[in-house]
Amino acid sequence: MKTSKKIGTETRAAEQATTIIGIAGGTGSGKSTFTNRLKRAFGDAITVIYHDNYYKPHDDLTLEERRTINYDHPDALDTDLLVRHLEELRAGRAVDCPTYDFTQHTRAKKTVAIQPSRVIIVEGILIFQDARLRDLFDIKIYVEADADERILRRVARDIRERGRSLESVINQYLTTVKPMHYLYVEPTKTFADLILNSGRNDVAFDVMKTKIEALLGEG
Ligand SMILES: Nc1ncnc2c1ncn2[C@@H]1O[C@H](COP(=O)(O)OP(=O)(O)O)[C@@H](O)[C@H]1O
Ligand SMILES: Nc1ccn([C@@H]2O[C@H](COP(=O)(O)O)[C@@H](O)[C@H]2O)c(=O)n1
Repeated sequence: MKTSKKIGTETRAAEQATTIIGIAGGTGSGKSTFTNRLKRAFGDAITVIYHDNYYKPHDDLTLEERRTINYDHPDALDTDLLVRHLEELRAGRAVDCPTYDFTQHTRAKKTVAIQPSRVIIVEGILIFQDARLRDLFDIKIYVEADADERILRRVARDIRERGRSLESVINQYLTTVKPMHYLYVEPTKTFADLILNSGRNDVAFDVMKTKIEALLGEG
């Protein structure tokens, strides 16, 4: 959207333009739930990138040492690489996206080829914290949920899907997740164009679905 340039009465660049949508919010707020619902609705017509896949690898450390890292500080993520990948995708080139293994606290071996498309969604807790990322986003959405609901969901999800114990989730939440949320995540709500009340909000989903259909020329 930002690259559109008038050529006579036509807006040729706009016809080719890519729209990048950022979806932020605290851990357990429902970002992935909302993002994945849009992905299911549009399939390969849209591209989704998760900032979580850009956590730095730390293969030099033992698993025990990796467990103690502050993963809610912006320095834990290779945001430089994400910025480069978004620029590549916006230029119409595919990228090899890293993948992340939460059970091992490091990158997984495989990478995934991500294809460019007219609409790219980027999801993550800290994506509005980085000015370069903010500048790349045409639409910024923040998913809101009460802290008690977010931690309850996170406990259940991390034990079920990320190989964590109840004790480790509680300890991590109190020592890093909660303080970093109030330092680096919550303040970025101010950058949002839209604030969603829950990732399972049907009205918000319909609004974004209609918007994306229009961007794809399906409206
Ligand atoms: N509104 C909601 N009500 C109940 N559970 C929810 C809601 N939104 C998300 N969840 C659940 O909470 C967990 C965390 O949601 P997720 O979308 O992964 O959050 P995030 O990506 O923001 O960390 C998931 O198991 C999801 O199914
Ligand atoms: N090795 C890691 C890396 C990250 N985390 C946590 O993931 C959270 C962000 O992902 P959400 O899907 O919950 O938004 C973040 O709060 C990190 O604490 C982790 O636990 N282990």
